[in-house]
Amino acid sequence: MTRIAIPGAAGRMGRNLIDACQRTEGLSLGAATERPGHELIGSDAGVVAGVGALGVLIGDNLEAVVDDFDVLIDFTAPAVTLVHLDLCRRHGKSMVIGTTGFSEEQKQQIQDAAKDISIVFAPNMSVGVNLCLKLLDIAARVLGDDVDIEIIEAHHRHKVDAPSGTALRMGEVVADALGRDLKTCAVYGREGITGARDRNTIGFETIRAGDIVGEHTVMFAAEGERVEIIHKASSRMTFASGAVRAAGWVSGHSSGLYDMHDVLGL
Ligand SMILES: NC(=O)C1=CN([C@@H]2O[C@H](COP(=O)(O)OP(=O)(O)OC[C@H]3O[C@@H](n4cnc5c(N)ncnc54)[C@H](O)[C@@H]3O)[C@@H](O)[C@H]2O)C=CC1
Ligand SMILES: O=C(O)C1=N[C@H](C(=O)O)C[C@H](O)C1
Repeated sequence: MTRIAIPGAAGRMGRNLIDACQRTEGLSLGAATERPGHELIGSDAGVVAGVGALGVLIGDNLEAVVDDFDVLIDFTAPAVTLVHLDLCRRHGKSMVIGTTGFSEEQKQQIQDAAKDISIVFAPNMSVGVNLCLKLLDIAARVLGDDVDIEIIEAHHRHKVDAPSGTALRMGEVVADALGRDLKTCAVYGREGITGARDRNTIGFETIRAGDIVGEHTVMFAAEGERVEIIHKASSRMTFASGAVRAAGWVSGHSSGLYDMHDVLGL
């Protein structure tokens, strides 16, 4: 049995992760935490997630429950995830990291820790999005430099990072396929007298509204035709199911940095 720790247990993803974890054979919830001062500290994690009591109370100190888990699934916030990364590295625990919004320096810290522990790190754990990443590589290679490429993403009003981690990964896949560097060819939103479009750029547009779970469209637009690759998530359970699958997978792997393509065998 692989024992899972879920920080951010009362969050949008935390509740779905607890649900997915207790439904998955071979996994059990070993620990759950929330930020110090959170109103649900001391509550049963299963009750908070709506799946009935699991006998695991939400704590505020991960170090205190370090002997109760083998794999930590982290969907919180960059600074919080990095504190957990340090703890997991010191105690030899595997990690699944779904948090987005890391800086380049913060991503380097995750890469460094993967010398000592096994980590699955992906901005989107859904099978559909990871399939789309494959399709995007093919589309970019076929359509090449003859199209304008725009990436449009929409998420709920509470999301704090933009563009989404998924949109950025989609941009990286397309840029790599075309031999471009996303750092120099990305254009984030447009306003005013922008001039005509430069075909070598990759544009990003962000929508934040209501309760949208997560939608991504990549447009390859030529004169006379347009190809769009679209993914729409209608439930967070699609991310949670992927994350618990990754947790089962990573517990059997030696140190290293992996992504969902490794987990799914894509
Ligand atoms: N990779 C993927 O498939 C997906 C990634 N995400 C990412 O996951 C992250 C979280 O998203 P949501 O669940 O929507 O956010 P949320 O804000 O609902 O949940 C985060 C939770 O972390 C808790 N937290 C803060 N500090 C903490 C601490 N020190 N210890 C323990 N818990 C702490 C917060 O109180 C909150 O409950 C975001 O970065 C989001 O972009 C979200 C969905 C899918
Ligand atoms: O914050 C979210 O909700 C999501 N974040 C991820 C991202 O930034 O790509 C994945 C998903 O789209 C939901």
